[in-house]
Amino acid sequence: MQSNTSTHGYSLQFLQRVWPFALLVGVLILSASSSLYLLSSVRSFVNGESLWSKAQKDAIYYLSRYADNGKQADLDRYQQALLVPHGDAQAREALYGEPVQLDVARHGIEQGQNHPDDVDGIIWLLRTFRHFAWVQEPVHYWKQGDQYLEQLDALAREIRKSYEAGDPSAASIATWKSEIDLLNQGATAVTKAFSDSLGQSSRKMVALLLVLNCSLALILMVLWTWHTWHLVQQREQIQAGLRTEKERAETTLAALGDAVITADASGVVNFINPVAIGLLGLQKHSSVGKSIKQVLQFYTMDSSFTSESLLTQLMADEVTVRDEQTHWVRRADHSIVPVKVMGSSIVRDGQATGAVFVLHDVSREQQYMDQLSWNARHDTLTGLENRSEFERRLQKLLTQGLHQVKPCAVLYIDLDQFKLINETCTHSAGDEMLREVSRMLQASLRGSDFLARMGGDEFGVLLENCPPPSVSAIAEKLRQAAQQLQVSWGEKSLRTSFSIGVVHIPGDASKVSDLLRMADMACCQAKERGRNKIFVYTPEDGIYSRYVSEMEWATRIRAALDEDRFCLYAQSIAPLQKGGEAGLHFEVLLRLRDEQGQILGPGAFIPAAERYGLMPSLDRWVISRTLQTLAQQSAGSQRVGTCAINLSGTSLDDDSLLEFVQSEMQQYGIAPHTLCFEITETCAIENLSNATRLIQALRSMGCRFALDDFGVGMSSLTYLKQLPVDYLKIDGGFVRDMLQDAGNHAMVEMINRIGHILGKKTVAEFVENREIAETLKTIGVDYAQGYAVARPRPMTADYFAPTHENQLPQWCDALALS
Ligand SMILES: Nc1nc2c(ncn2[C@@H]2O[C@H](COP(=O)(O)OP(=O)(O)OP(=O)(O)O)[C@@H](O)[C@H]2O)c(=O)[nH]1
Repeated sequence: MQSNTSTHGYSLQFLQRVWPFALLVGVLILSASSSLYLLSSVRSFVNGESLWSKAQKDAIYYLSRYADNGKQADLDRYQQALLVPHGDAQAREALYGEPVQLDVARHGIEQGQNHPDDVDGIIWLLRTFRHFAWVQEPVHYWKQGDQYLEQLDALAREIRKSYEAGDPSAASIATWKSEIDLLNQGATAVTKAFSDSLGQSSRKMVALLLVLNCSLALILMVLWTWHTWHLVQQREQIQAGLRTEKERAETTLAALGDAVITADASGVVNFINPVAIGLLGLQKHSSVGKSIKQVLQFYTMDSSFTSESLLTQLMADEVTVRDEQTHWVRRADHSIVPVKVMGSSIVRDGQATGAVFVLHDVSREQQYMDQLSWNARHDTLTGLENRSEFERRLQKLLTQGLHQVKPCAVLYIDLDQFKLINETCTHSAGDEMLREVSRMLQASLRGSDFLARMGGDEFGVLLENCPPPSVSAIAEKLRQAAQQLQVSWGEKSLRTSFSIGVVHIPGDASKVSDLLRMADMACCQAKERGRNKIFVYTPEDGIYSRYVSEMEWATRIRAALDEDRFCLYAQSIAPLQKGGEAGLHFEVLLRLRDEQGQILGPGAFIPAAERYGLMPSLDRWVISRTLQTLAQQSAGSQRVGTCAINLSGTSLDDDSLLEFVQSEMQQYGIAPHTLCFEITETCAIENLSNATRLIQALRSMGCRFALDDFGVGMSSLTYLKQLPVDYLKIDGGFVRDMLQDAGNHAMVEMINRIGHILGKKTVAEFVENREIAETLKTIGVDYAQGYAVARPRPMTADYFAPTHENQLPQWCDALALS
């Protein structure tokens, strides 16, 4: 069907191109044959005229002889001669008379001794051009000539009559002869004129036909030239269009990111784009003309998959072959490249005449996939395997039961105080430390040990076939190596230490999560025991049950928050020095009313809340409830001088805490200067930059800040200058037995002095008797908090009432005034 349509199209195009030439040739043939016919007719007419003229002469001659001798034979010859002009005259009358009598005319012309083949031409000429001067003029002389013949014939009749009547006189004969002479002269002149005119007409005709034919030829030549020029133009345009198309196609193919090779049906390469040249590592243009087998070689296990088989497949029946599989092609330098292959046959007139091969280089994708798969298994910072890979490896060990036949262990390593490096020397320094630690760990372990970064500053080591003494030796080696590790960071030298949790994998262990939890708990124990320690997990330690208990506690804390079973207590603080701030000073303390209504102190639930990330919620609850309680106090209540609220370390990382405190203060209309937030000294140092930022922000609002449990970490003195706090709360551990322990006494004195030097007020905790308070007063401590001053009491409206039992002991006032 398609081929019919295209044949029809081609015929149409052929006709469109050829018809002007056919027309041209037709016109030329018509013109030539018309001219020839006209000339032939003219020639016949001229011939007829000469016959006519000869017959006329003959008639005159024989009449002249007859006039001389009166012989019948001459009269007959005269009459015979006269038949020609008579026939001609008859034909003329039949043609120019009305109606036209063609048969009579034909007969007359034939009688004029014209060849029968010329008859039609003469008739056509006389009739067709009867109005033309070149015909009218000869005809005019012809008619004149006929008039002479009529006169001659009349003379002939007279001569005949005379001879029939007897011999005429010589005078009559002489008269006749002179009459014949006269007629001869007249007829000769007319005949000459007829002949001349006809000759002129025929010459004119020849000239005219020449001009006509030349003009026609010229016109046709011009037309032909124009048409040919037009065709050439069209051809040029088509060729230019084809060239443009070809260039466009080649540019497109060249610009394609994929390699393209085309081959003809016999497998000879006839096009190859630059990407293909680059991909296959070929010489430019060297591949065109080579066989596809030479140019495109697949490197595959499946020997049936070749460029030739692909070509055969495309030539046979399939128009397109798209293979989603990745194949490998061999480059000229024998290296291989992964590609996706697409083949397409080139079809012309329903026949496959070649094929296009498109190769999509998937090395990038392959690399990307490899990278993704690597990333899924590794930690990008250190290049070590990640937690999930560690778990997979441990699971494999448990599944294979290796731990049942050979001693195996897990080490859980956590860097000590790593946050400090981040905060004091930037995150990049932290990163560098992690990389160095990774290198050091790798270098210190045996080749068979498996090391992974578990996340943050935690690393895991899986020791296979490692008896407990070797495990301890390795752990100790690592601990010591960490201590010796020094990482240069600009001017600084960064140092660290490891807390290492060890779990000897028991033979009955089956769960990865249990083992990792045990290792983590062991590591926490190492931290709790002062860091830079190794703690080996044993079931007898009870840390696992503690862990389970903390998990239960986390659930109970969430339930208590939901059921509003937390409550606030307040413990009053007494000024010890003269001129101390007026008003009620107290610290807010959190308590939990358990399911049985029993009030529990923070020691029961805070560790679990810290481990399970519940502290920020508890802090917010405390802030909100405290501010609400303060707002509810009546005008008669005691004036609040300082309300101290504890903040946990995790809240320091809570970016939205500041906003929360602001909105709560606004909601309850609490003056900022009444609030003093307490953070423990260790929390503040561990989160130095966050702590500093939060302290500055809250102080700028008017709130105050206290460092709680101050003095526990002596390194904190270094950072004290950076922390813009208002109060130092001397750790109760120094205060409680300062009367018995001179060292603690000295510590209290020193902290108080340093605090005062730095412009901070001091508060002593754990003041359990009057004597301690008096000693503190002597030392210069500003405030005292403890059972001797006041026990914590529920922070209800009663607490604020100006009642007797709410007053501080009288000795406190006396002491302050002394
Ligand atoms: N530079 C850097 N820091 C990280 C990266 N991942 C986690 N951290 C930080 O590592 C710190 C881990 O802190 P913790 O282990 O909780 O605390 P620590 O300061 O090491 O204190 P202890 O573990 O109690 O001795 C956090 O401050 C994280 O923000 C990391 O890839 N690069």
